[in-house]
Amino acid sequence: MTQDEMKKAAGWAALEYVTKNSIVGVGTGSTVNHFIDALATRKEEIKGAVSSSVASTERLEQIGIKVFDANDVASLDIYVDGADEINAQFNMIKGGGAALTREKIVAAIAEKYICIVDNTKQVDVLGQFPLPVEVIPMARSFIGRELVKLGGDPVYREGVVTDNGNIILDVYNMAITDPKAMEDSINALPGVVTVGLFAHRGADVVLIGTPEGTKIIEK
Ligand SMILES: O=C[C@H](O)[C@H](O)[C@H](O)COP(=O)(O)O
Repeated sequence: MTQDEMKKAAGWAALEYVTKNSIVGVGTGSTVNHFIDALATRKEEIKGAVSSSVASTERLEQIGIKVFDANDVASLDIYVDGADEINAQFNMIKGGGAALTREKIVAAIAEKYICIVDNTKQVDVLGQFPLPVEVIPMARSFIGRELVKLGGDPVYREGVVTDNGNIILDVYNMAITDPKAMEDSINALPGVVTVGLFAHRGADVVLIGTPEGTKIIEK
């Protein structure tokens, strides 16, 4: 089974959590794109979606699913999204696709975060994947120096401007043994918009595509 086939299996398995007449929180990335394809088969049953990126909004609208502004909903039953890494405590690194800020917002609105991943995303310790940090452009150098003090090697993500008009620093060589503490430390830096550590708001259910089939793990 290829990695994309495992992503597809996880994405389609998430349909089980979609309820009738609901507004579904939708993340961003290649695994989520499979979920959106699956959601298309249920579009007559749901009210619509709240999206975490321009890219996902365009994909949802292309298949005829109404996209609501996050300000139009007080809560969501579920938020379905992938991850770049996920540990056994359901803490995640996200932001490989530069959508971390809006993803964190929509995830915060949702009751339940359904994480869809292939089995290559599972790690014991977060940090093998470079940690994305969304930064106000004027703070780029200052935040870079502060991230070095925290033990990382920050690299400016050339040519990328987020949907919110900010830049991304990818922090290499971090062994994040205390994700909540690291999330708090980076969030506290003036100029950081979002850090791609989803520890305070981790996943609630993880659907893992594997060569043997899709594994479901719930908190
Ligand atoms: O910014 C993008 C999101 O954090 C994605 O969830 C993450 O990068 C995983 O993407 P993919 O499903 O393409 O591996």
